[in-house]
Amino acid sequence: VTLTDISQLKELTYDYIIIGAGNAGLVIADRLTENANTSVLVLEAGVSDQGVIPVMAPFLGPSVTPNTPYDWNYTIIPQPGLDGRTFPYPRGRLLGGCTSANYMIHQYGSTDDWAEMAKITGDPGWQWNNVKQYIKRHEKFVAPSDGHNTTGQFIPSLHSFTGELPISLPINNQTIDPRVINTTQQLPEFPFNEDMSGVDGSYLGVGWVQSSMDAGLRGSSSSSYLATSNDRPNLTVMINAMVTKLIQTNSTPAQGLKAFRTVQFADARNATSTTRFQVQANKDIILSAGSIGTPQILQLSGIGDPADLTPLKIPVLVDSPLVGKNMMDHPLLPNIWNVNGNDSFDHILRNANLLQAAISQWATNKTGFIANNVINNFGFGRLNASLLSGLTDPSSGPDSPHFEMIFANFWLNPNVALPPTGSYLTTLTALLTPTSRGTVKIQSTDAFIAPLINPNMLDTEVDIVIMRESVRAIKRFISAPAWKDYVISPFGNLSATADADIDSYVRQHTTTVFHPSSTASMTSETSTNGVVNPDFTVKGVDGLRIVDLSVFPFIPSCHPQGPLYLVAERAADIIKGIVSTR
Ligand SMILES: Cc1cc2nc3c(=O)[nH]c(=O)nc-3n(C[C@H](O)[C@H](O)[C@H](O)COP(=O)(O)OP(=O)(O)OC[C@H]3O[C@@H](n4cnc5c(N)ncnc54)[C@H](O)[C@@H]3O)c2cc1C
Repeated sequence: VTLTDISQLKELTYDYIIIGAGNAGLVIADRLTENANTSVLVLEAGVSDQGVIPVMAPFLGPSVTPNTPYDWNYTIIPQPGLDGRTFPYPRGRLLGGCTSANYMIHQYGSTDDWAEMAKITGDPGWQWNNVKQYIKRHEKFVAPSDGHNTTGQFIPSLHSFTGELPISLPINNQTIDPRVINTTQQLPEFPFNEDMSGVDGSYLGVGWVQSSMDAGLRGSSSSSYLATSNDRPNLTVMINAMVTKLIQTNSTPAQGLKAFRTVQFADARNATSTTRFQVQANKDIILSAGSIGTPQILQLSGIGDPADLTPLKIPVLVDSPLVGKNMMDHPLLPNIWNVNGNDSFDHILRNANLLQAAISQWATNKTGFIANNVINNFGFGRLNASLLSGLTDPSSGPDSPHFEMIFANFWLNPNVALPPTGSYLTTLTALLTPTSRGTVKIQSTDAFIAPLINPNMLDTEVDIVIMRESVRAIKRFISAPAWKDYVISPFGNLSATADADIDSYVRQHTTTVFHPSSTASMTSETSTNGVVNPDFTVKGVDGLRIVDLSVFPFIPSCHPQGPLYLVAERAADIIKGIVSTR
């Protein structure tokens, strides 16, 4: 059941309290309440996702954020590596969390990345050969709603058709699709890859996007996992509940650890009220507030780096210096081209009547381009070793990409509005192996005041080298015969060719793919160089686990919702005690 107000809450004690009804939180809630004897409360600061058209309609996903009631509306601090620029930093603030606000691209990461995770955590259970079993209960592959023949667009034998989250291929309606696919036949550097999910170990090459959607509707952790579990009497989800801190209980100190089993929260709709409420967990609190919310709540609770807490006069209850450190994100560069004709979506997107007609068509029968994701094709590549000479290869192995290429049939620049005239092709490139590290740090004891967020993008030489070479790679891609009669010219200083000029173009225009991670990173049980243990318990603490993207020791070199869904599935087994981490 989903409650909207504290007055509806009947019990104040639950076996588990999950903080954040997002990507990971709702997987854990669903799996734990499969046992009718286990009671779970989920506290979510945001609002409901029900009936919100931009959330439901796949193509409207980019309008769910920024600067909306469904977004935390964060802004990052000025970035030295990006010419001192700052920009919005979207995070979903509604049921489903970021899965209700994201661009729905679904992959599982490379075998090398999972091997690296197993190595860092000392838990062989993170090897891909083991993790991939969770696809069966996670994924429900569905035919695209236009009913087109999908032969050659994915490998059915790799996928599951019986899990929770609907995954689908694009509807064949973007005019650039054949040009992208033809390029893979014309340029050997960019081979076609028949299945871009990574289930078979690698997604290097170019191919069709798999998205979390079904029949013209977004698939989120709310529309899938929560929809399955919401009627269970042992699950209570409360929205509008802003967790303000965890309180040390010390009631069941195991091995001398401090226990945190009390959650304090406030009415999220009233930031100025000083009224606070408390609930208790019999077993564990599970923090799933995401890579920004999780370190913020830990720091507010006195779990963090003394250097961050002491200036705010927060008593240091657990000295955990890595809380809010080690932040990683994928920098994203929208490379834009002027193109011929009216086949791009731009003329529809700048005409309110045409756009409204398309939305009405979607509302009536879930067809048209609004029923599809914004992206149909993408690709992944590595730099030649010679381009990395003198630098350490930051990838986790030869099957892992350094950069991504995303093809959009319109002006897709999250921070710059569509110009009043012109047709555009956007070839976004993203750095997938960032070595720069940032921070999340509270600046107030008031939970309603956003923390200082510093992804510290492009702080290292290898990061800028890979971004530079991704620009060169995308230019080679667009030089294929497939684009000759379509692309007119690079937009703005995408025309740069010298290293220094490309670098300055990169620093001027790079933004985020919205993938902050690793701010409460998992390391082996004996390591102090992290925040959580392989069983998701917080080091030095009893009664508290973290399950969200913040625990990844490093950012996966792909779109992260898929890896996180699998991590959350395995975390649920670990919490239930079905699976051991040794
Ligand atoms: C615009 C956008 C586009 C993206 N596109 C893609 C994509 O195409 N493919 C992909 O794989 N990934 C994409 N991502 C990233 C991906 O969705 C996220 O990395 C992932 O879903 C994060 O999951 P999480 O469980 O860590 O956090 P979230 O899903 O963010 O869940 C955290 C939840 O905790 C709640 N919360 C936070 N603080 C508190 C508090 N104090 N009290 C109570 N509740 C709280 C939040 O409101 C939220 O519901 C995108 C993200 C964004 C924002």
